[in-house]
Amino acid sequence: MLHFVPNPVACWPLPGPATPALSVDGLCVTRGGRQILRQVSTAFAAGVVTVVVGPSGAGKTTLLNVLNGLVEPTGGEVFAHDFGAPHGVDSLRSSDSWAALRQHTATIFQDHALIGRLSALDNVLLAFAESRHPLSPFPWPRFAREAAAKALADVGLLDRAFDRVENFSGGERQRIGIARALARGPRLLLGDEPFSSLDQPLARRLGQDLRALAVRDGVTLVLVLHQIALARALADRIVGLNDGRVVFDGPAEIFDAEAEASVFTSTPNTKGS
Ligand SMILES: Nc1ncnc2c1ncn2[C@@H]1O[C@H](COP(=O)(O)OP(=O)(O)OP(=O)(O)O)[C@@H](O)[C@H]1O
Repeated sequence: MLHFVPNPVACWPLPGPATPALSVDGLCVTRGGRQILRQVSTAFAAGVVTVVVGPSGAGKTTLLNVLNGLVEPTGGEVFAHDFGAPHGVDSLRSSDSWAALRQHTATIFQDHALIGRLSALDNVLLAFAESRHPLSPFPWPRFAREAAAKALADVGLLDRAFDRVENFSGGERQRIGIARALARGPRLLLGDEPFSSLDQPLARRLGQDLRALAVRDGVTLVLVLHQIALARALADRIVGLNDGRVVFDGPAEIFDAEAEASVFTSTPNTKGS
């Protein structure tokens, strides 16, 4: 299902000169006889912040989980254009292709996905689990320790690096989850409600930090957000889902009240580019 395309193909209108890093075409996901994603086609560009919005149950998390390989589509295709994999057409449908994409991908999960009895630092270090067995008695490599410490500093928690995660608040845990996602310097960063446990000013500040990182380092950033004001503030591009269909796909500037209503109404009504 995953296709590496050596030359970027502009298959969907993206802001400015952007070309897609990742795109999906006619994506369908069916679970238990129910269609969760219906013919979803869109694209995500490097250095561009795409925010996915929509009512509860619209399929936002499912779309994100297709992009990080956790959910296998029942139909349609996923194309990776810009992850340095020199794959030919023959290898495009292999699990190796997904593994190559995953090497460059990090996800900030809604439930944080942390281990409570481990310290904040050890949780962030799990981002480097392939470089050392988590139960190994030997220290983590220096590059991993430095990257993990920097990521904790970036979210303002370096002074609590050795505290157990079970002693942190929900918002602090969310920041540790963000640090773990950032530690490896991903080229595709996916966030499923990454700021839901944070107060508004902190959500906005961390959101702007992620946005600055995406623009500076050319990271493909895809966020699922419930807070529409925050979505407008952070997004270059908004993808609106309703009942598994794309009902809005366009620049954040044209996501006006009418467009918002079309996404959150029960009768999908396509608008945008
Ligand atoms: N494995 C599954 N089996 C059956 N139904 C599923 C499965 N996973 C998700 N669903 C259903 O698919 C629909 C979309 O789920 P999804 O989590 O993608 O929506 P969402 O837009 O992220 O919702 P929310 O904003 O509430 O998190 C929901 O109705 C959910 O119950």
